[in-house]
Amino acid sequence: MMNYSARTPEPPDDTGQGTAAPSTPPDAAVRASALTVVRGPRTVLRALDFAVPRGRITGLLGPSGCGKSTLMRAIVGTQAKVTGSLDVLGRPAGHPTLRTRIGYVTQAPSVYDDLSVRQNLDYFAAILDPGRAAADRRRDDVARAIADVDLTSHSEALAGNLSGGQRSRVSLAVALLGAPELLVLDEPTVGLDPVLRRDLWNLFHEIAASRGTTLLVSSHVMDEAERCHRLLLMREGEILADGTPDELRARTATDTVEAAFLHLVDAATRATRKDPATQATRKKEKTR
Ligand SMILES: Nc1ncnc2c1ncn2[C@@H]1O[C@H](COP(=O)(O)OP(=O)(O)OP(=O)(O)O)[C@@H](O)[C@H]1O
Repeated sequence: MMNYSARTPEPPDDTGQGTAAPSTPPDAAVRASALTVVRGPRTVLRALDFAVPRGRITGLLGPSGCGKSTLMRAIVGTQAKVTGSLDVLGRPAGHPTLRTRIGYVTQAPSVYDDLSVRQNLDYFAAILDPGRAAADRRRDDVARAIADVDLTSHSEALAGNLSGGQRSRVSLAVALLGAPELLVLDEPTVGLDPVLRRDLWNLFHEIAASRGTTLLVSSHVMDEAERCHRLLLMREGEILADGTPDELRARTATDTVEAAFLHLVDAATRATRKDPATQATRKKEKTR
């Protein structure tokens, strides 16, 4: 059993010396059982069972269209037609008390182009923590969130005049307001250059280590998987594998998470081909 309470800022080592057996997080921020989501005519998530450990970075990885965003939407409570059980920070997903405890960044940066960076943050801070009495706290919170994403020197710049990467960081700063216990980040590094990607991943580790925040980060870039404490590998609405990068490499006797993923995809494809019931369901859904 891995010790998930030990918080270290570094990503896991790359030795491949982990145990082959999957570990189960004892203290979960998110716990799902038989989680199923239907969108339109399609079952997009199929009976998922998994847990996301507290205070760690869990990577949600899989090809485009496998259901990563849908799963994140279910966790933050914005997805319809969710069945099964889904607990988030000890409450059912979507519970009103979770609103201020979760930070969520979608793939489209949610910033107002005609406001400056600081004004964007001020606006969202006022919604999160309203009232005159909270003005000092809001000012400190806004300054901290802007500094966290390294945009202090651009505080007064209009969001509409920022680069794509800078706008993404404004969105992340909004999600950091109020120091949420759970940060759900949907492909936060898409379109960023390698230096910014590295800096953002360092920031994620710093947030997890210094504040005990749980991060769930989606990506379809496999090299980012190596930076996570734990991984949920997805394919076609199912969890293909769940474990630390070391565990996944050891389980598949491979050297990289990418090779482990391909190994698991091939094994799952072979298993699907042999199962006529699964084949029939998939065929039916594709023709709808
Ligand atoms: N509004 C919708 N109605 C019906 N089906 C949808 C809807 N939105 C997404 N889907 C389908 O749900 C499946 C999962 O989509 P989702 O956006 O969760 O995937 P993803 O893994 O996040 O993809 P990407 O990496 O490209 O963002 C896809 O097959 C998609 O076509």
